[in-house]
Amino acid sequence: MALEELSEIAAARRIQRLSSHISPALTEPPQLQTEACSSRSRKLVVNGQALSLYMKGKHRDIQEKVHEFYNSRPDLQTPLEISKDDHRELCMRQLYALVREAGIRPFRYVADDPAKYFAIMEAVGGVDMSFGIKMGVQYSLWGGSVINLGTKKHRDKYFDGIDNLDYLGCFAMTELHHGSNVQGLQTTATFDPITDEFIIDTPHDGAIKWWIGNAAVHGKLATVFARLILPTHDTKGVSDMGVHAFIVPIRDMKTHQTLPGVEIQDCGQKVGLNGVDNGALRFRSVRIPRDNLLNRFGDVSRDGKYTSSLPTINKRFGATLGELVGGRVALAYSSVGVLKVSATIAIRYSLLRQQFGPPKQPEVSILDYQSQQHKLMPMLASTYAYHFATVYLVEKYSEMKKTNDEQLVADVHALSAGLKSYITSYTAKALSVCREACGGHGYAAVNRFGGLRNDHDIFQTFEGDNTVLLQQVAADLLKRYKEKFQGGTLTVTWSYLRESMSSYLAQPNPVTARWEGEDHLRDPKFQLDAFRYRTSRLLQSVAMRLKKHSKTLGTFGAWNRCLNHLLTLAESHIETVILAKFIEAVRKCPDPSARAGLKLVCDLYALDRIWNDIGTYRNVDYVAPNKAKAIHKLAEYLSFQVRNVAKELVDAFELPDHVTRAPIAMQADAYAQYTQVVGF
Ligand SMILES: Cc1cc2nc3c(=O)[nH]c(=O)nc-3n(C[C@H](O)[C@H](O)[C@H](O)COP(=O)(O)OP(=O)(O)OC[C@H]3O[C@@H](n4cnc5c(N)ncnc54)[C@H](O)[C@@H]3O)c2cc1C
Repeated sequence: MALEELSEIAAARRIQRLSSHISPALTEPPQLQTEACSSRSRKLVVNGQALSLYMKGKHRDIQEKVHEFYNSRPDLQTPLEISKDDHRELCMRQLYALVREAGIRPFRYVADDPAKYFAIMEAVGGVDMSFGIKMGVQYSLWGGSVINLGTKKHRDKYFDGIDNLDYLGCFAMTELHHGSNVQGLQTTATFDPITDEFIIDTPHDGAIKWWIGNAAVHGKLATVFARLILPTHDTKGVSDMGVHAFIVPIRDMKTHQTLPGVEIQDCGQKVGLNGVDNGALRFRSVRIPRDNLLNRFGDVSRDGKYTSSLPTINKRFGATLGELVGGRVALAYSSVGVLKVSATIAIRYSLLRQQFGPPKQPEVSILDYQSQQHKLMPMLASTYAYHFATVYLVEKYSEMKKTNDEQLVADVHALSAGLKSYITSYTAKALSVCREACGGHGYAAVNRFGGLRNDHDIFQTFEGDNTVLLQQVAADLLKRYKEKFQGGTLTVTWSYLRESMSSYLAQPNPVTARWEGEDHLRDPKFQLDAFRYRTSRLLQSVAMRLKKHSKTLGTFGAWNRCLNHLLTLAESHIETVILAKFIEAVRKCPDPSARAGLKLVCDLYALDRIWNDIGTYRNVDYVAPNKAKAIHKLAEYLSFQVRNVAKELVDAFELPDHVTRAPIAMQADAYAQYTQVVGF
């Protein structure tokens, strides 16, 4: 790249950065921007009602029912200041009320209608995120493990008690020494053929089950993940069959006393989610009947023989963990819900708030500043992008649950890992941006960013650490890449690699690399090609690097040497899938005015991402300097256009004031409501 080309990009970046630091009064007044842009197009009109109708999931009714129920019950609303212990009790009461008073029974949907279950979870999380997670522990984790890893006998015995909350339970996988590395778990379940029981043991303190939701106070039973140890008649005396799941009672059903051999401690105050009672469990020779092995993927007979339809420990382990992807789908979906709330608060307030203005003229709304648009408009576009991506994920997950199709299982596994990590990482950062975008008032707890940020932060870690999950996406891509060259098939989400790989192998076209017209840059084909090109290139190059390094470093060392490259690949792929789904959603939108609004945010999402990674495109001359500049200018202009319809776009999320709850974001008399809250 020529030096002057590089400096042009750097200058553009500098201007972009500087514009957020210099006094707003010195920047170009908003009306000038309007004039500058008016020659390009008229102001877009978005039919908000048609857009919200299109966005509305088929389970919107049950979400409204949840919100209305808790809105009518001040005794079930979480106050701003509450102790850990009171919060835990309140969350428990919130959950009992959902099931026993509002008559909503989420458990039956876990298997039969997952889309409805995820919709309930999002709505419940909107009441209090601790409540959402408490519900998730009970139904997706504890309940899900029983119905997905167990067989009919377990379903018959436990379903009703889990559903009606008589059997409050835990999902006890993580240990003090092992979280992400589940295969390294140390808790043991040794079969005793004389009594026909398993003996559950914590062999050392590193194997204490840690962070277990529902364990500190409310849980009566737990699905405990432990190594299955069988006696053998050889010299070794025992055989380790790998990690399996067992139902272990931890407290007495009637007295709620901790059972003999079980020791429970409280994990204590957390950074957020203090309504969830996370605890630690230690087992000393706790005996459970053989029937308590969740035996869908592996069983032990009365005489101690092991049987399984799956041939290896690795396959059984994969199948066991594969059944747990529902939790990741729930987190990705709920994270978009948090992002919607947060972006809505920040944007509604930014429309209301006025600071500075041209001399002798009224002050302007802070959303008229280019810097504020830069902070919030790509975020609004991303929220729409993630909405459609997670709707797609839920559809695929539901289909997978019905069909058990092998390819779909693999596809959903990688997609849920990728979307969970990509979206939760984005939302975690966005929450800080929103706080800062609302200035001092964003720091008041009542305006919610602090609470949302603290509660949501751990979404990046539980149900699989994001960095670890992205590696699963990269590994999956590499596997498919290898299969492609061996003539294998590619599943729907990955099929683009077939076409783009051949175009990658050709040099970028020097003519199209210079095209800079708005029509071209807003053409979905250009955008998708650019995303796909980047992913294909990353895939091809990392595959070569891994091959090279594995000769000297071995597989593990080579993987680590290329780790950042692999993570970039995974993120690039997920961004590509998100864009493809967004483009499809725009195309399918029946109302022309709503479609135009969606097309605008879709273009902003695509161009903002390309600009963020412009160095990569420039390095290989996929984009010439003039085109890079045009992309930057257009992304800024689109942010400005989105600002003009920002109200309609956030209104289409249909988040009423009793859901957003931040006084600064109320749709009427926000300042008055805010002053009232502090006592005026
Ligand atoms: C509030 C809360 C609730 C929870 N609830 C439950 C529950 O109900 N049941 C349950 O079983 N567990 C639960 N957990 C545990 C949770 O699932 C684990 O914390 C999570 O799986 C991450 O494991 P870890 O904490 O051991 O992190 P680690 O694996 O130790 O990760 C620490 C850091 O190391 C990095 N790292 C680790 N491995 C790699 C690698 N291969 N490559 C690159 N980087 C790596 C990670 O990216 C991370 O930055 C909960 C945790 C919390 C905090």
